Amino acid sequence: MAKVFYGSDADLGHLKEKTVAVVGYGSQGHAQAQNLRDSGVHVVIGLRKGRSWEQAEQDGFEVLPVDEAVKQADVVQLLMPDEVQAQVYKNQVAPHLKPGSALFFSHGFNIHFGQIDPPEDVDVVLIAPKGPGHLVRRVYVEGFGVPALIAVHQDASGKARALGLAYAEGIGATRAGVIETSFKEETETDLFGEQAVLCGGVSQLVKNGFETLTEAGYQPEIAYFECLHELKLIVDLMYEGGLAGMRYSISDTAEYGDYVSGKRVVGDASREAMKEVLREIQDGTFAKRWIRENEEGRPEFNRIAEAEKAHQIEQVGGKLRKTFSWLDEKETVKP
Ligand SMILES: NC(=O)C1=CN([C@@H]2O[C@H](COP(=O)(O)OP(=O)(O)OC[C@H]3O[C@@H](n4cnc5c(N)ncnc54)[C@H](OP(=O)(O)O)[C@@H]3O)[C@@H](O)[C@H]2O)C=CC1
Ligand SMILES: CC[C@](O)(C(C)=O)C(=O)O
Ligand SMILES: [Mg+2]
Ligand SMILES: [Mg+2]
Repeated sequence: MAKVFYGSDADLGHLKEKTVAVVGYGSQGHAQAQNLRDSGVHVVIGLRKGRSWEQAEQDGFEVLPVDEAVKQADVVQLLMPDEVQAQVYKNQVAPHLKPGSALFFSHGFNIHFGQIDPPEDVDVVLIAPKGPGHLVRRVYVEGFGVPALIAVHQDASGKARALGLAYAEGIGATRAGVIETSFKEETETDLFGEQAVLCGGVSQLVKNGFETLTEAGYQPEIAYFECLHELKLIVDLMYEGGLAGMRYSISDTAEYGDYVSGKRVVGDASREAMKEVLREIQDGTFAKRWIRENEEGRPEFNRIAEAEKAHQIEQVGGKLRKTFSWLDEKETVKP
């Protein structure tokens, strides 16, 4: 049975009179920094000059070059993209880490795959929110939290877990539940989830549905609403009540179709492909491929990203969403 921590297990006092340097102010960086600040924690932001620097200053933070932020920090949370962390860590973080301080991650990639090897005199802790950064902020503001995983790779202080739980409390994660894990388990399950299900699997399923309908001559706008827009509404029901909650709200006709057709579409072949994807994550094949892709200037990433942007579902969706007046009033996540 998993060990799950909630607010009563965490003591924000472990961050009292400490400085947290959040390095990176993107999806997770802005969310975690703002949540911590609203929870009463002193936060500085470490960055290079550029778009994020301007944004963080506009949001009222003290922004410093990475090495300066690290020098001030008792806790350094690395929230730059995984593929740049090792280089920045080597040049701007490692030489300035205070003995007795703590190095935090929100994904275990660089520790688990041996790209970062911290000194023995610092705590090394993972607080990995199980949700996109923009939602980590939105859900916190709404009064709840996005769940997270906690792992301790190194406990130099003897208080690494307590410090991690305080941080999880600060970003709102203990309101939803914080599960104890290892860097290995977080890294492998997170990569699997995003590739096979949450991002890769779902995007492909949506596009396959959209293309099947449009190629059969149905209107692309209907295909967009059916296969993409309504997905959010259905997933909301799963989020609130699991599969049963979703099935309670849909018609019996839909529920019967779910039972008899779902497995035909995402069946044994898909399960076998998932196992292969998982094997390549576990044996390091995917990590090597991603590291090499970045070393070579991302030719495959850029080519596929361009093609995806040009897909008909994006063109149709872009036009339809312009008519959603409620989007103007909402703080939305824009690419
Ligand atoms: N996205 C998510 O929701 C989730 C992410 N994570 C993990 O969180 C970490 C951060 O990911 P994410 O929030 O997506 O990252 P983003 O790509 O959204 O943000 C990256 C930030 O790092 C800054 N940055 C990039 N390069 C440098 C550099 N050389 N020096 C200083 N700052 C730099 C960027 O600034 P600039 O504007 O200058 O480029 C930007 O502020 C990763 O480990 C990821 O796996 C974990 C859970 C979910
Ligand atoms: C699902 C993608 C994710 O793992 C996340 C938002 O949790 C990521 O790396 O962005
Ligand atoms: Mg994730
Ligand atoms: Mg991830």
